[in-house]
Amino acid sequence: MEAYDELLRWAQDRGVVLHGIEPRLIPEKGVGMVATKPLKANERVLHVPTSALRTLETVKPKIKKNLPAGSTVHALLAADLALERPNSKYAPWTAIHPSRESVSRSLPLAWADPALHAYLPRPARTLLEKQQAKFARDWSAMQHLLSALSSSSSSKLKTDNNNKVSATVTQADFLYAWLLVNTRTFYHETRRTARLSRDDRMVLQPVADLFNHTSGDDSDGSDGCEVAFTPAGFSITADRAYAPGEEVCICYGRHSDDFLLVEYGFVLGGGSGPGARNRWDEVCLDDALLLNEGEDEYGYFDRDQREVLDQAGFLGNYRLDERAVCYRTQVALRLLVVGDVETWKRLVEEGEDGGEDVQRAVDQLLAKVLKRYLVKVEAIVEELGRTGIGGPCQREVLRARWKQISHLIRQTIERLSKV
Ligand SMILES: C[S@@+](CC[C@H](N)C(=O)[O-])C[C@H]1O[C@@H](n2cnc3c(N)ncnc32)[C@H](O)[C@@H]1O
Repeated sequence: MEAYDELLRWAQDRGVVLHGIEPRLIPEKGVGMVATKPLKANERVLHVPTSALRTLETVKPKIKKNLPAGSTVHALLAADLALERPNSKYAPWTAIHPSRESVSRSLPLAWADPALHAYLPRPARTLLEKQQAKFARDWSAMQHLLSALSSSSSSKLKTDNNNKVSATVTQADFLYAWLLVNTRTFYHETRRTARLSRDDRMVLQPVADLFNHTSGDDSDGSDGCEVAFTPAGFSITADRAYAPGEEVCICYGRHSDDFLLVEYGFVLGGGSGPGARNRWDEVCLDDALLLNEGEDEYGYFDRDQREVLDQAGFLGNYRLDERAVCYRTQVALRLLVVGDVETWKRLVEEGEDGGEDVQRAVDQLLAKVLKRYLVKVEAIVEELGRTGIGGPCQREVLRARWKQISHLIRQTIERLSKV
């Protein structure tokens, strides 16, 4: 634990106050925060003063000046990290970061074999494509910065043993820094960041970035510890009582496991025990309802029905969670049940469900759709057990994800059989 002791001393020097918690290794999560004494609900467990934050303002002027105008905060922070000297003032903090190997093993953007991306569920693939585009743009900004630095002889951003300037950052170096920023930043709204896009209002918080994620608890409705920001800094407050030895988590947001997998490199339902279930998880049904199937070219809807759905704003983005199937799915399935487009439009406009018989037929059709999709989902689980693509951890996390999907679908089929 030497590195953690060193980090705590370093944090204390910067005014970071930990109360009743400390970092510890947690199986399958890297480091996390654990209660060292009984904690009461609403007790403040961490305070990080504004002076200890790494924001757009703390990025080295040389980096700010040479990154192209309009570069994202994400790019600025990642460039700052990638160009950091090993003996920088942040060294005790960077020393506890997950290794490059563990980052590239867990985060799909860095997976060595992109062939495995084809096994991501559709929402995860869509998110990954957005991430790839963001990274490509930020990497191109970084290359601009590197060429500006190498042509400026006075650059002292990074010096080697002979004190020679070296601003060499490979794409892999930058990807590592970029993913550290992606997985460790907090939402930070200030007068300055309020002008930026929401997902670029980022701040790095040494020590606070050691909290792992929980989706909270249904029994008391808690959402993990509360994270609050004032001009004085960030404070994290216990959402409930904790016993010594218990992990203390925050909630990164009400995210599905597809989102957690792409943005953070894990799925919640993968393990067992408290906090393993993701109460915000959901399954996308677009592949179940809309995918071309060969014999029925347009999935369940023919070309005209797709057009009707599209015009009414109900084509795609169909979801289910452990409580219900979404309204969009219900509306779309009603078109198949009712048949007549005008009757369906009237129901949609008036927010009517068409009565008990229609609802029963919708439920029966949904059960049929889900049973058919379940066969596909289970084939993917099975294939992931057989294939040699990618590494075992990556296949395992994908398998865990598809098993969750299978579980949620089964649960829904069972619920529908009881109505
Ligand atoms: C903000 S950091 C939290 C500290 C991190 N565990 C560490 O070792 O530095 C976010 C990363 O922690 C891991 N993580 C957070 N919550 C997790 C959870 N509930 N299960 C598994 N891994 C988790 C993921 O690797 C994620 O990208």
